[in-house]
Amino acid sequence: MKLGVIGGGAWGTALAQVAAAGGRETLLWALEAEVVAAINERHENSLFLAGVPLDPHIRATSDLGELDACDAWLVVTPAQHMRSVLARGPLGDRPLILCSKGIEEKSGALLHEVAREAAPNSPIAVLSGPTFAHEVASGLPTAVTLAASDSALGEQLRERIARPQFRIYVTDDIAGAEIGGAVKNVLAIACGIVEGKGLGQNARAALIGRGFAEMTRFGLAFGARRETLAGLSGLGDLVLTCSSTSSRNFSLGKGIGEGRAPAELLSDRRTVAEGAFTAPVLARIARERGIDMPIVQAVDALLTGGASVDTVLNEILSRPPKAEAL
Ligand SMILES: NC(=O)C1=CN([C@@H]2O[C@H](COP(=O)(O)OP(=O)(O)OC[C@H]3O[C@@H](n4cnc5c(N)ncnc54)[C@H](O)[C@@H]3O)[C@@H](O)[C@H]2O)C=CC1
Ligand SMILES: O=C(CO)COP(=O)(O)O
Repeated sequence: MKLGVIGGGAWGTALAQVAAAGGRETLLWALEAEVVAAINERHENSLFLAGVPLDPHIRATSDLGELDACDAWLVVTPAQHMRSVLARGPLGDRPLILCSKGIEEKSGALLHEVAREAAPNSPIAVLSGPTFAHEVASGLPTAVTLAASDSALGEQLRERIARPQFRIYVTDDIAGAEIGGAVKNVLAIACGIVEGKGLGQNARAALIGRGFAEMTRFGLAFGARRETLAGLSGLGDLVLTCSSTSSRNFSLGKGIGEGRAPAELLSDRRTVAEGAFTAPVLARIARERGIDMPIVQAVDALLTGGASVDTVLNEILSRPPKAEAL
């Protein structure tokens, strides 16, 4: 199975590295001409994944039409651009493996719903888990969830993509895999704020625990299964991104906690911190559906409502006591 990768950011490039392992030709579509040139000429993505030597079996292109030669696509654009990029591609009926993490802001759709509308004839799978791109691209081990409603497709993709260092667990819970990855980015911003504000390790762990309760409430309301939310794509990725400045979302939160303005931090960056786009739409859906998500609402208030960290913190800490159950 020849794999194409749509998106030449850090994660698309790392996935191309996995796909090319063992000498398998892999085609990567990138938006930026300089990324295409750097990969083809120097086997490096100096813009988004500098310092990692890439497999020479990866070839980059800026022509989406060339991806017609591939049997399946790993789709790795930022969540808000997935619909428009897919609309420009030669879709056909090839499987799409969605690897981005987010919710479409305008429509409130999960990414498999976006892909289903954009590519009605393509079977859809989702790949998600604790995967900092630079570690995966360097061959360090991790494990991920691959969700496909067609179990034969899930197995076929697992066989094609898995490596000893890239262990794949298969499920049919697409919504569960997507919701974990989308919600954890918002919670990572909150944990970064705790770090930047110097609130301590206890506060961060408490936030991970209560954040996971929010993720679970939201997931269950959308048909996700508890074991998926508690697995690699949910809790696994939540713990990773809430613990390290290697996470762009955590770093964004840290800057906010240190007193910098969210708009200034966001305008400075070339890389994507998906949580900043997911927070408003997630908060909106939670309000509409009556799902209690105080941490997500707090992040949204900071990012889009202009609230101060102290005000938001005060509100969170003065909530009435409640039972620990969901
Ligand atoms: N970096 C990581 O470690 C991981 C990232 N992801 C997810 O993968 C997705 C892509 O993130 P990264 O590869 O990290 O990106 P990145 O932050 O490294 O690079 C930004 C990407 O956005 C693209 N972009 C900017 N404007 C665009 C437009 N108008 N249309 C289409 N694309 C545009 C750029 O071409 C580039 O590929 C995100 O949803 C992210 O949450 C998932 C797992 C790990
Ligand atoms: O999703 C990721 C790791 O699994 C990457 O997290 P950030 O987007 O916060 O860097």
